[in-house]
Amino acid sequence: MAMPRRLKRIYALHDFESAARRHLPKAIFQYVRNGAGEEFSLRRNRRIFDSLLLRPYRLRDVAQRDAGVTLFGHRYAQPFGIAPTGGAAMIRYNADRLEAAAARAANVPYSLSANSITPLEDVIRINPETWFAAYLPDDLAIVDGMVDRVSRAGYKVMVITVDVPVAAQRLAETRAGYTMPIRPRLRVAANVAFYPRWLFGTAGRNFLRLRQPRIANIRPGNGPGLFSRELSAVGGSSGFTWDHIERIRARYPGKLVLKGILRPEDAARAARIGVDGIVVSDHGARLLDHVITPLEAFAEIKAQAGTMAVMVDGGFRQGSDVLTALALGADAVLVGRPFLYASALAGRAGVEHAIGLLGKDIDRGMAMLGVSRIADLTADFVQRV
Ligand SMILES: Cc1cc2nc3c(=O)[nH]c(=O)nc-3n(C[C@H](O)[C@H](O)[C@H](O)COP(=O)(O)O)c2cc1C
Repeated sequence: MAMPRRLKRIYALHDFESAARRHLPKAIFQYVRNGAGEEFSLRRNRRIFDSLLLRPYRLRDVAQRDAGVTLFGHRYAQPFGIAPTGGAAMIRYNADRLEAAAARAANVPYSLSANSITPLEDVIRINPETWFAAYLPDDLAIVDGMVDRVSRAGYKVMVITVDVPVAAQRLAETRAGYTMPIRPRLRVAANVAFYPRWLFGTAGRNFLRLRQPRIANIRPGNGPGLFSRELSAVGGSSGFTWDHIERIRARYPGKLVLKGILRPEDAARAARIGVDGIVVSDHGARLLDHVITPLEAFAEIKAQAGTMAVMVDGGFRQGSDVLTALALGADAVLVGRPFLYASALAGRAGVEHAIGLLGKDIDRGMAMLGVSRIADLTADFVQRV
């Protein structure tokens, strides 16, 4: 299939952001792009790579290269996956389904966010390897009901996002008029009018098909509608604790992953209670400004992780970023925003293009570093400066 015209000048993951900016209403674009507070951590997630430099070997035979990794018993083609991102179907009609399909075709990990309007039962039919990323409240009946629903649907990996005790404040999206639950505002409507493709192609189609779209995956039964006040509670569950994790561990037969770990003590505790994996993550710097970046926290956490799979995310954009984390001991890297921009720009073809670009950059980087397999990447490849 010929490449859509919109993708012709997209050479790297960074290029998707400026291209998507032209296709999305301001409030929606800022919802994806922005970080918490003054965005100190958002910038630092990128700047951290300034102090981590790669040291290549020369004259090794790198003619055959394999970037594949095994996670939770499945062999993936790439050492990176698509991070869970809530509200994806607001950015592109059917984004949850098309991201799942693109990830399956490329054999990379894909996580469906609980904060989505597509029922989790539909998504796993498209991609049986989908991971489910849950936002759970402290109410035990809801927790048990959700765990059972996720197991029943056939999910083999459940990620619990543990870093959102209260709703975050992000200034750029707030200033641009983004609200959840949706509260129609004149100035937002005036801006949306400049984006008829989004208005009819994404928002319009969602409302036509679903009438009253609901967050489909935060309750065992029907979730709250996008205009409902109950939505303010999404993600924020300040009474959710380790006791809940232990209960979930006992109830969920699949692989359990905690996302949002930034302290070695928490990693050690997760390992002790039988968690299978963690994502060292600052949630893309969307929650707490001035929080430590995942790569700065990484080594200490890895040392306490035992046999758990350790993933990392936040600001990974090019092959060298991913290779750096793998050399420091990560089992895989997750990437968030670029896949949303890619789906906004060109749907499934955009997401496949993004996966392809990052995959090629990793492959090139491996050859340049003198490694044929991901397991060959060791900490001595990284020099801190
Ligand atoms: C628009 C948006 C929505 C997100 N929603 C969720 C979510 O529902 N659950 C979750 O665990 N993380 C969520 N995240 C965080 C991502 O999973 C991931 O940690 C982060 O995007 C990684 O940083 P990056 O975007 O710089 O790659 C979201 C991120 C973005 C940008």
